[in-house]
Amino acid sequence: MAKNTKNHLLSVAQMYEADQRTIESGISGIRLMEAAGSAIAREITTRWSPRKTVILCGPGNNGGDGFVVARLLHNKGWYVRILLLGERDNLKGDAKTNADRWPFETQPFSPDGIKDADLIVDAVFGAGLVRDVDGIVALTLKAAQQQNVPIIAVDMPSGVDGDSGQILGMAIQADITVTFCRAKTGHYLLPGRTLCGDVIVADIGIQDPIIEQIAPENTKNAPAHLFPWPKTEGHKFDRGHGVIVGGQQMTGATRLAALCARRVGAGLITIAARGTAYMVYRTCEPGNLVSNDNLNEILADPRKNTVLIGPGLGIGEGRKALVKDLLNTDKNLILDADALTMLAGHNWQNRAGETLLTPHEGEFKRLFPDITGSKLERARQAAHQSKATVLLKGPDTVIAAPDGRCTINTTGTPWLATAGSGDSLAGICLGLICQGLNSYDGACLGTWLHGKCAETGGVGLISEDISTLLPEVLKTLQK
Ligand SMILES: NC(=O)C1=CN([C@@H]2O[C@H](COP(=O)(O)OP(=O)(O)OC[C@H]3O[C@@H](n4cnc5c(N)ncnc54)[C@H](OP(=O)(O)O)[C@@H]3O)[C@@H](O)[C@H]2O)[C@@H](O)CC1
Ligand SMILES: Nc1ncnc2c1ncn2[C@@H]1O[C@H](COP(=O)(O)OP(=O)(O)O)[C@@H](O)[C@H]1O
Ligand SMILES: [K+]
Repeated sequence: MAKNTKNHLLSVAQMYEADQRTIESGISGIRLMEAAGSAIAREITTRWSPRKTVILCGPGNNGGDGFVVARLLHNKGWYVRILLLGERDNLKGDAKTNADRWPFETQPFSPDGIKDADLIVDAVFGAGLVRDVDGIVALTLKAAQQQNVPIIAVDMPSGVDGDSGQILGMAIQADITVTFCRAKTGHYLLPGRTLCGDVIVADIGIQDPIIEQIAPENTKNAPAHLFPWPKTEGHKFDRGHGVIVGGQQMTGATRLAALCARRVGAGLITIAARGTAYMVYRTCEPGNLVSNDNLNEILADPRKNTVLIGPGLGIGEGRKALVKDLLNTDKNLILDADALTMLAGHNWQNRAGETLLTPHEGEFKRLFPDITGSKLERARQAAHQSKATVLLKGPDTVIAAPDGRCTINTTGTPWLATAGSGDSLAGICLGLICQGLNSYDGACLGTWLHGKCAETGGVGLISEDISTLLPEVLKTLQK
């Protein structure tokens, strides 16, 4: 059966490979470029009425797409001017063919060339951006931005790296970005995601089997189908028994996590607590189980399959030893917050149970100080090194598996940047993993649900709302 590859994200190299394989299969490059230009013209004409349009064409095939757009809009009666970077005589291949089909003059790049534009098409650089944008290109892009009219980016907003989403020198802010075949990772990693505006993925005739052969390792996070619906005949022990090592002072973190774990369907949640915190947990949410037994004794019950440690934990030698002991058990483990901080320099080994690490950027730097690169590549390397699933948090959360798979999450709102939100996420993951999801699926679904709660809650969201919003979000999932 054909695989669903719609949520796969391509790297720039994989996009070139897909183009190449398609051309080898008998669809010419010029046909692909025509399809690309048509898709852009279509997106423009369905959104805007005819108006003075300036198309900024670069020296490569991104510029070639721009020439196609110019011709198609002109044929529909639009007033179109082209500013071309470099000499027309220097264009090559499909870009030259399409420039030859444009019977009018082009003008050189200059800020003045933008002045009467009511709509701008950015066809300067796409996949072929290789160095910082500067000089006359930067000045012209800046003038385009200041014109304050709709900007449509071809493939990528010029200046954004298609793999990392990082800005090379400077980049333009688009209203919409039309890309081809599949989105690239740079469309969803920040700051690229913001600079793209709305991302539209157009079909230009590259067939699904070609994407299957390339087998991209990156996806856009779309895990709703993984939700473990309770079975008709099920009882609570079928739905997993999670354990949270309760914080001594920051008891709120543990309580938030426990509520979220139960809301996503965990059968039972036990909070392991000591000292005065034990009484706090005993007198709060009545659905939590609370134990002050030794952790080893608590975990002796094999039904207690998954442990979350970190939220509200604090730092100390005893707690560090506890974390290390847990790593030596066969329980599924979710390590968050202070538990991660205490593992800086750890010599990671394969574990019997599932392992999920949920660092934010600060914790990640402490845990993996030598790992550099794009957010995606850092998460991937960390997962490889730690032999664990790594959930690297932020507005563009990345989840990486030790086998090289990565997903970029796109749900959520900035209202999630609030104390206790990460604890809630860890709790959601606990609830899912204790029900039998592996750590990668649990992290993908947990992150997606957490973001959906924020979208559903809207403005004014605080972390206490997340567990309350979960039922509303779960109702939207199809069984
Ligand atoms: N069949 C296909 O392949 C299809 C491809 N399609 C389209 O092709 C696009 C990729 O085309 P591409 O490979 O020609 O790269 P592109 O983005 O035009 O840039 C290369 C040029 O820019 C230059 N340059 C780079 N950085 C620079 C800088 N900072 N400052 C100044 N110059 C800079 C670079 O110069 P060089 O490094 O060679 O000196 C080179 O001249 C892709 O995004 C999509 O839109 C679609 O039509 C679908 C079918
Ligand atoms: N600007 C943002 N947009 C969307 N999500 C965000 C943003 N900032 C943070 N988040 C999410 O909010 C959560 C914050 O977690 P964390 O930093 O551990 O906070 P805490 O420990 O205070 O709960 C993470 O899931 C993160 O991905
Ligand atoms: K572009």
